Amino acid sequence: MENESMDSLILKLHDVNAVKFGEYKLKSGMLTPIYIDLRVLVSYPALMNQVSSLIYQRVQEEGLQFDSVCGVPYTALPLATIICSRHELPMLIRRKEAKDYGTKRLVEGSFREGDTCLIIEDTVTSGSSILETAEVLYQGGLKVTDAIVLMDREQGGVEMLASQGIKLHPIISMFKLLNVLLAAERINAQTAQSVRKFILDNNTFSPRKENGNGVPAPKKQCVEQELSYADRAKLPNVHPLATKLLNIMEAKQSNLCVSADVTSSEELLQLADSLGPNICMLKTHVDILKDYTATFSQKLQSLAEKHNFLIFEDRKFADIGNTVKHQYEGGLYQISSWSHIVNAHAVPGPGVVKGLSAVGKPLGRGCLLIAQMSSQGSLATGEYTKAVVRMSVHFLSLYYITLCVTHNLGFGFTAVYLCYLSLQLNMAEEQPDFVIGFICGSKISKKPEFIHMTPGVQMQAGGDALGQQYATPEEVLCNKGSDVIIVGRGILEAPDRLKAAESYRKSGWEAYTKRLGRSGQ
Ligand SMILES: O=c1ccn([C@@H]2O[C@H](COP(=O)(O)O)[C@@H](O)[C@H]2O)c(=O)[nH]1
Repeated sequence: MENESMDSLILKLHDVNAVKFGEYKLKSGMLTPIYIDLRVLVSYPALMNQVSSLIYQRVQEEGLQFDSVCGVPYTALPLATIICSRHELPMLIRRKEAKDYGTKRLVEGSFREGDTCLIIEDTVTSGSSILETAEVLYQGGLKVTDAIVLMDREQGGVEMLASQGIKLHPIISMFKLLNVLLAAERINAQTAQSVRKFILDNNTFSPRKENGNGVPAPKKQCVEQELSYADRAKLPNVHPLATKLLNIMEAKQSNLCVSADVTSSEELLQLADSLGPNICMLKTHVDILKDYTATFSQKLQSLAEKHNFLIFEDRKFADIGNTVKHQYEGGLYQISSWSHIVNAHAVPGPGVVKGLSAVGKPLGRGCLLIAQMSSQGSLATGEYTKAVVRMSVHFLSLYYITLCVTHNLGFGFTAVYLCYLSLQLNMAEEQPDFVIGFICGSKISKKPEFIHMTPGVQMQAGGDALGQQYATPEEVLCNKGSDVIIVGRGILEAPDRLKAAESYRKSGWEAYTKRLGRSGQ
């Protein structure tokens, strides 16, 4: 379905009060801040027809094969009836209770043993209603392989039904609904965020902890238990910008940085506005814009404030301190005036950070050192990567000393650090509080103060024709222990960028929660 018509349907559902915000009880007894009440549809025939057409369209798109259709009673019953009547499909009715007279059947309609029945449902939370209907159909000798649902609350229904051999095809997802209502100013950012948090915190599906033979399933390989983003934000010696980023990530449940590699300012601003609610950071290559103006950077800053994300100009500074100072502050782009974060190669030595810091530190900016690259054959590996980490640890140590001295705290610690620096590193002149982390493929420093950001991420591992190499969000965040995924073409080249961004956000957050061991699964 076209994005526009999906958006207009969501707004119509909101108009007729089929989407309610407040405190409601679900079938399971769980209290929810959002309630989808599609029972009201029967009073709006045009909307009823629109929804039915949409469901049938999805059936065709998926190429589903079946002998009959059954709507889950009661709300989906009229939907199934309209579809079956309009397209002359055989329909079955599942009774909630058997009659105590006549045929006493639980499934009404004609069918043969072994026939396949397609289930239609209005809203799914855990998937239990669909499963109940499927179980009644199984008792009658029918098979169920697929189900279609208009509204998926994204609380584990897809996974639960998949574990029972039923593929669920959702049409509208909860996160899509929230994004459309937010963009249309039907709800505010706080409401959207609290509903998102509720949905993510209340996944109803727990896969069996064992395989069919009672043997425990192998544990997914993840890095060791560690601090959450929120806990790391509270550490005493974290750079304020890293604190801000970690807090944004926790609040928006997003570790997604979109790489906005487009060549027109208008398109970039449009991306920032539409994907803003889903991301913690927007990465730019300002020098690929064909029409950069100072107004563009002002508008980008306003959008970063509006949607609460940081801007990262991927400038990859790599010259002597004096030159990078000019490149960062001046020229056409005046990067330091609008970008919260920049990055630098460590090849020139500490001078590059010192030069950048002279400009960025007074403005509260931060810098990521490029310790590894995602491209095939990169030379930033092994000893080079370790040297970059050592350089960053040095900068962090200096920051810690500054904190101790300025707050007149822990003089003993300060002395020990000073000795360590002068003996081991002998670079005590550098500016301290500027390096906030790394561009890397995996976690390369155990210091929780540092942010690890990884480019080369797509839903499927692979690469492009020019040497880019991709790993999945799960691999990067859960197995490799990085903090932020940077995704460019995985989103930019998707037919629906917003939908793609949302699914990267969701995968990224799930991989992170799995790593922390606090997932509902
Ligand atoms: O090692 C690196 C460092 C930076 N990048 C940048 O990230 C994006 C990736 O874009 P995709 O479309 O997702 O491949 C791009 O801006 C690169 O310049 C990187 O890929 N690898």
